[in-house]
Amino acid sequence: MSLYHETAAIVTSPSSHGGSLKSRIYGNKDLKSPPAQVYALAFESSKWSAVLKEVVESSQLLQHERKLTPALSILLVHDLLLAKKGIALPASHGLRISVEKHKARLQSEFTRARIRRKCPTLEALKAAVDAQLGPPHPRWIRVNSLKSTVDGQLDSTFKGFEMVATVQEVMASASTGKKVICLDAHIPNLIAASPGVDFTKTEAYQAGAIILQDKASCFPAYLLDPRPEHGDIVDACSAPGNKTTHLAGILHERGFAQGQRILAFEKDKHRAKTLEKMVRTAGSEKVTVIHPGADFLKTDPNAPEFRSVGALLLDPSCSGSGIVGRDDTPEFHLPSATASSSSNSSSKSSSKAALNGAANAKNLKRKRQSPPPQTVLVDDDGKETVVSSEKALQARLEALASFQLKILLHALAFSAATRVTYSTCSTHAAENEKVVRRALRSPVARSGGWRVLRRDEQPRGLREWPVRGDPEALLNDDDAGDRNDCDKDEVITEACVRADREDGRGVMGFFVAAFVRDKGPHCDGGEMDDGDNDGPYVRDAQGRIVRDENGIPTLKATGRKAVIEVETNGGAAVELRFGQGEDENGDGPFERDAEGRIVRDGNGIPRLKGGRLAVDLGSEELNEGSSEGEGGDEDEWGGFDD
Ligand SMILES: C[S@@+](CC[C@H](N)C(=O)[O-])C[C@H]1O[C@@H](n2cnc3c(N)ncnc32)[C@H](O)[C@@H]1O
Repeated sequence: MSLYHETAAIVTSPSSHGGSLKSRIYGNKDLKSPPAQVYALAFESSKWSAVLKEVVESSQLLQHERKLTPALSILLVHDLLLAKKGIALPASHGLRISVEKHKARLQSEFTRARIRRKCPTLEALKAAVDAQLGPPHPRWIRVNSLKSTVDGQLDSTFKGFEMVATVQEVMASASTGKKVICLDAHIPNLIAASPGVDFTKTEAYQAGAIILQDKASCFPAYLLDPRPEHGDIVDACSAPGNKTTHLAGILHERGFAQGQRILAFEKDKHRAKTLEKMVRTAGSEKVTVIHPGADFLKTDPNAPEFRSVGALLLDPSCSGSGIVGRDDTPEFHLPSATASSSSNSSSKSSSKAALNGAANAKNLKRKRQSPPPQTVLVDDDGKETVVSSEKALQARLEALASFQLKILLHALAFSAATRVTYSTCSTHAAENEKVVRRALRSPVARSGGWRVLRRDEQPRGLREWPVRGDPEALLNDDDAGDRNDCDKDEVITEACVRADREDGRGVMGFFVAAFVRDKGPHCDGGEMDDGDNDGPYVRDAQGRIVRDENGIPTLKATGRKAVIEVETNGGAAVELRFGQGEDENGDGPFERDAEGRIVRDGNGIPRLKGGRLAVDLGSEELNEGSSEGEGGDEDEWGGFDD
């Protein structure tokens, strides 16, 4: 079968059968033609098909050439009019002859289609056709600080590129053909270069000095902000390794602490090989311990080997709905085999009319027989799931969200950790803001003293990044529940960082949020864990908190009952039982400064509202008002579904 027949079969098969255009072509083992050639022809012809449909119909090609199918006519006319080398068939081939003999007529109909679109030149028409695809994305290049510097790269790889001030100018260079770059304003060591420039053949790329990584995908490691004092850093879902190597680059610039390592987990053995290769190429193999084929969920957060894990980056599998290039193939418009030259006169009035032109009887019949519309969800790690209804889509998202929540809560259980980032390349709130809030409301987060890293606390670039969480996402959510000042919806929304692939900033769709816990009383009023990592209270042999007949636990540190004793103005101590600390503002019993931080005296003792000092504070449960949920155990949270 010729290139044209094989491509025609692909562009006319329902896109729901087999995923994206790329995966359908590259995954088709029966293809005789080179997949790259089939893909280029399918993509380019689809892009031009609205114009070519007009040309084929106006020239009445299908009426003259009965053996041509509508799909073949578009593919052949595309190559005849637009491909540098014309139709890729021998000159004597019947298909080629059947189209070439109408060349003059086709050419003049093509010119008319261009003029109808008010494009003075072919170049202008090409730009208009490209514009249908949306703004071209820049090439994002992260300079790997383990191997190079931005200055070094400007003098080598980017020599000859013109420096411009904004990403928008870089994107605009697609239509001028100029090679330009700009230094990113938010992420250090990141460069945006003209769309379409291929860096994979450069020495810098092959040596690991530069890494092709979308700007948004650089957010998590930058937001995690790993430091020497964090000890070991876990990358829980690592392959192919963009973020693992980014973590290494950041720590290299800051100086690794003695013995500090990056622990990279990857469940899929095959993908772990790609990770190993990337880590080696980036020059970070000495500081990275790869766990190939290891399921992060099976790790024991309290195991001695993880005692010094201070920060974790979580970038779990997701629906991948934010990835650029997925489902971006333009629709393939088929010409009508019965359209007459005169019946086309109405469609000549606008390109839109051509897009929406009446389908022929064959098309109508096919439509009537076609199965209900389906969507193929292709996870970011390549797994495909066919969903044929809105209900099925919601069910799939809920399953992903359950897995994402489970893995996030697992990370929050690492006893020495004080910082965790959670990210997806999904645009769905179910996988993003909702997972963050469900995590914040979990016993694990509450007993552990976790809260979101507020926008004002984030590294400068992300503090200034304008695209934040979706405020609608948390409205009418079943998980609304109770709240304290650390997880108010407005605070969560502002803390969440989003990237929108269609807003002209040249990034992929992405989401990230960070969780932190501070030393000292938490939002729930609890103290950080002590040396045993099992909280501040005396526990029995089964690990349950020991309480008196009133349900009041005893503090390990003092051996005294964990009550709040407050100094009243009169000097007499007053006892405050658990759950009595909340006030009408719902932000706990302590005085707070303008930034919402708890005000303390010189000894770190928090000040109660009204100016009194809170002494012997040790309540994990100030805001809980009951003895339930003390364990913060995952089993109690339940409902997980991987
Ligand atoms: C979104 S990709 C990670 C991309 C990677 N962080 C990067 O920036 O290059 C998710 C990865 O997590 C892996 N994964 C999923 N569940 C896992 C688990 N329980 N433990 C370890 N890896 C897991 C998948 O195999 C996949 O390679």
